Amino acid sequence: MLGLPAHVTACLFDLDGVLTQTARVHNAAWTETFNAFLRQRATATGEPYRPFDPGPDYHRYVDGRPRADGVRAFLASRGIVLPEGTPDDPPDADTVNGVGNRKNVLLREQLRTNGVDVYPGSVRYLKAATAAGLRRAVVTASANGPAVIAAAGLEPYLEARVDGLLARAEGLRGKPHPDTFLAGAKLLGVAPAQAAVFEDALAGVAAGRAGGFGYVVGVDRVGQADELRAHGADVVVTDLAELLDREPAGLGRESTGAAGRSSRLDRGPVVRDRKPAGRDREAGA
Ligand SMILES: O=P(O)(O)OC[C@H]1O[C@@H](O)[C@H](O)[C@@H](O)[C@@H]1O
Repeated sequence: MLGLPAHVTACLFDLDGVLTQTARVHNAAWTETFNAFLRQRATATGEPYRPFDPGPDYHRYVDGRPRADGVRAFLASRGIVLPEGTPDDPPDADTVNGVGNRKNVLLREQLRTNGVDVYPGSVRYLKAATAAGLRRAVVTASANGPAVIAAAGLEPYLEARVDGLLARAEGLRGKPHPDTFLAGAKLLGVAPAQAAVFEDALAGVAAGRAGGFGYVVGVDRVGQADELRAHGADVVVTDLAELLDREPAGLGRESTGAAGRSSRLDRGPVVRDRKPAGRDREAGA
């Protein structure tokens, strides 16, 4: 059903980059924050200034992860260790949390000024999943998740939400750990094997794989289909609407002329099933 294997009865959607076009807003805020930090540090230490790369640096170290985890992981990649601080550190504190809070000021400004754009194909998919009786939850690392969901008008289609605030309150580890997706499945009352994970982040598809979920859909918004597959996606699409007209997953066929393909990302064959070693896939229904 809806391009998913027959055993899937629930959908766990990531938010930023899957349902809403906010991954790029996060990325821009991180780029500005890290570059200001790195510039200042270069001046102080006399070391060369090497800016944050919104391509590989964002996707490897920051995308999909909780705010503080992203700061820590990126700075570690540059050999920089800051004191942890606490979540209520002021935005000018040179701590992991302070740097994260600087980015949050920029992000909120952007969201306030420009609002939130959805992906029309994702809204179509959400509506179809609702009509088909699939259970639906959103699972995001973002503490701004509730505001983004509300601004996007997606509340009516989502039965449960796991966000950065809940994760912190309950001590859930962020993606690539599977904890938040497992919490989403639990809220919907389904076993992980019955749930499909929809993710655009490398850390997110890895979390889907680590949690033993029934199907992992990689959503490729930036041309990283191979990396999504390598990190755990069973199938990669560039837009969720591609799944709407597909035969049930698990037939092992390739499809190229997918409906609703994003013209921005039109790069030839975009939907490929992957048969992961050691994973038993149903033949569809
Ligand atoms: O800073 P927030 O809003 O809590 O978001 C945490 C993370 O949320 C994820 O959804 C984004 O991919 C990351 O870029 C972001 O850092």
